[in-house]
Order: sequence, then structure tokens, then C-alpha cells
Amino acid sequence: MIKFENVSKSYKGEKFALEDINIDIKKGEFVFLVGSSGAGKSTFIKLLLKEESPTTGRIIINDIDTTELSRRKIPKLRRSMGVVFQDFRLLPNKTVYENIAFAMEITGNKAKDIRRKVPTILSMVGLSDKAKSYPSELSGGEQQRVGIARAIINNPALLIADEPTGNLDPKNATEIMKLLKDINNRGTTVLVATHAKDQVDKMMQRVIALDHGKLVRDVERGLYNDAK
Ligand SMILES: Nc1ncnc2c1ncn2[C@@H]1O[C@H](COP(=O)(O)OP(=O)(O)OP(=O)(O)O)[C@@H](O)[C@H]1O
Repeated sequence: MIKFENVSKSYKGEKFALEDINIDIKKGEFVFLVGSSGAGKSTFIKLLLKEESPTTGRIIINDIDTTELSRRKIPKLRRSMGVVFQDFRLLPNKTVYENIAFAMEITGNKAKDIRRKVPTILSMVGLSDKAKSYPSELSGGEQQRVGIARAIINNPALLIADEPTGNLDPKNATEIMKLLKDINNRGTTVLVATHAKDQVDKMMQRVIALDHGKLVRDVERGLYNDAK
């Protein structure tokens, strides 16, 4: 589903943010992308979303070479992915229900489908009783649940979470990771970029580690650091 072939990225001719990355992520996988600050995780995600293009190499998503993709096809590519952010990025003047409905409205869904689907997703993320609340009335963990609901409402093939537990305490972080794994168990491919060592170690999923732009480790059922 995602293939990086000899992908390198350098910004404005500086040293590599990513260097000669080769990765193959299959449909239905759950993958942690780990590495310290500046290792290249955000660059990796920007390349996936085609917010940046590789300096060299090819990125293939669902059999489409996105390096060759014309500008007008980028929105369709982005609709195949849902994104969850560390800082939630909810609309403060909309309720929980409206935040999620809005993601369906802007992609042209019918009102009838929105009315049917939003409550289902709210129940899946455990927020049925908060539909009428505003983001400022929610805990961090609840806000991130809304962020996840919004990211999956249009059934993306790939869910990308960029440091999704960075603003949460350990208990809420664990709950959010569980929810991401539930979503993965229903068939969505999930990529989680994170520093959260404890969470990664608990989950025992595939770990891809970057260090100074290089892929230094790619293990099935791995830990945040090398097991010694
Ligand atoms: N727009 C940019 N222009 C120039 N250099 C950049 C740009 N974005 C990132 N870089 C550089 O690329 C390298 C990788 O950065 P990146 O943001 O991908 O790391 P990261 O692993 O996501 O770090 P963090 O966890 O802090 O977000 C860093 O050296 C960074 O300074």
C-alpha cells in the first residue's frame, strides 16, 4: 500500500532530512515510526501527504506513483488518508458532532449519510454522550477521540497519526493507542509517528526507526529501542 523506493529529501539543498529510504507497508499493517526530534518523521508524513516531494526516489501509494501525480489529482490522494495531530486541531466554535459532520460536508456527502454516520462513529470512539459539547469542554483524551473520529469518518485506507499522544497523560495515551489499534483491527492501515517509548513497547507492533534521516531499524513486533 505504501512503498518508498530510494527516497531522499533535502530542503533547499541542505543536508538530507531523509536519506535513501526503502520501505514497504502492506494494507492492514500497524506501524510505529520512531526517532528523536529532527530524525525525519514529519518529513516522512509530509511526503506521504504530498505536502513535500522527494528530492530523489519514488513514493508509491495504492499502486500510484505519487511522485508523478498531477496537481489536480492530489486532493483525491489526500482523501484516501486521514490525519490525526498532536494538538487535535478541532474547530473551537463547532460542537463535537459538528466537527465530525464538517469533515463529511466538505467532501460532498449527503445530509442523510452524515446524519446516519456521525452517531455511529461517535459511539465507536466512546463519545456518544458528548455530541453537543464544544472542544473546550472536553479533556485532552476526549478531544483526541474527536480528532480520530474526524480522521476516519470518510473511510480512509490509511490513518496517519503524528505524535497523537504527545499532549496526553499516560492513561489517556494508552486509551488512544488502543483506539488506533481497534481501528486497525477493522482493516485500516495505521501509521503512528511518536516519541512515546512506553506506548510503543506496550503495543509490540512493527517499528520503523529513523535517525538523522536514515532508516536504522525495521522490525516486526519491535520495541522503541533495540532489545539488547
Ligand atoms: N521546511 C524545512 N526547511 C528546511 N529544513 C527542514 C524543514 N523541515 C524540516 N527540516 C529539517 O529536516 C530534518 C528533519 O526534520 P523533521 O521535522 O522531519 O524531523 P522530526 O523527526 O519530525 O522531528 P520532530 O519529532 O521534532 O517533529 C531536520 O534537520 C529539520 O531541521
